[in-house]
Amino acid sequence: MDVILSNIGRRFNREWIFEGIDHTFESGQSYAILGHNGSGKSTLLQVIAGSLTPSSGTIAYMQGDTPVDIESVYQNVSIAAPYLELIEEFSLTELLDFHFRFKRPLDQLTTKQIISLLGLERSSSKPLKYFSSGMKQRTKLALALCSDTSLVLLDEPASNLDMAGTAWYKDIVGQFGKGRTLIVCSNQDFEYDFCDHQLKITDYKKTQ
Ligand SMILES: Nc1ncnc2c1ncn2[C@@H]1O[C@H](COP(=O)(O)OP(=O)(O)OP(=O)(O)O)[C@@H](O)[C@H]1O
Repeated sequence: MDVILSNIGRRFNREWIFEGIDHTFESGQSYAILGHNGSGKSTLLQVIAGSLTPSSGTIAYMQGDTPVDIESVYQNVSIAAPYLELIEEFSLTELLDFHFRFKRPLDQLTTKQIISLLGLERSSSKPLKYFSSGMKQRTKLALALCSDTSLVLLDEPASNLDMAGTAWYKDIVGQFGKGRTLIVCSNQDFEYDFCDHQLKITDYKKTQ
């Protein structure tokens, strides 16, 4: 799916976080949105996801030559982000079964295969509230990358991951991120060094 931003801006109260973003995120390409803490990366990602309305400008979604209706966009988007919570009462198996009632799994992956991909076979019956922060982060990334969506948004994908977890992230993003529109928000280069394009949020700060 292509995402076309035209003169996009967002403010909170009287503070403009960014403005004047003209950018097309093209299908099959990977992008890094870069900027220091508090610069507006997550805000832009939520605008792209369609979960936050822009304060100015327009956003359009296209599948080939066909516009995607804003109400249908969510079916084509998966997102992993620190501020999105997992359902803590569910076990891993229950969470995956629940999630894939709403989104199709990529390549007809089964719950068992995804648990194996996560390397969490021994924790499949454990409630998520007892998962470590790294185990939760792996789970979020697997939910996003293993869903059959054409737009994948990853905010700080390596947060809470140790070296082995980071290697696992690189592996899974290499395996499942291809051929989709992939956008990574980050300020650590090892999280996005494979991306084809970069967009610096600081280029869109209001100058006054
Ligand atoms: N709901 C909100 N109401 C008011 N201000 C907000 C709101 N959400 C974000 N902001 C402000 O917008 C700015 C950008 O925040 P954002 O979380 O997008 O930055 P970020 O680049 O993702 O930061 P980080 O790297 O720390 O995650 C910050 O100044 C933040 O305080």
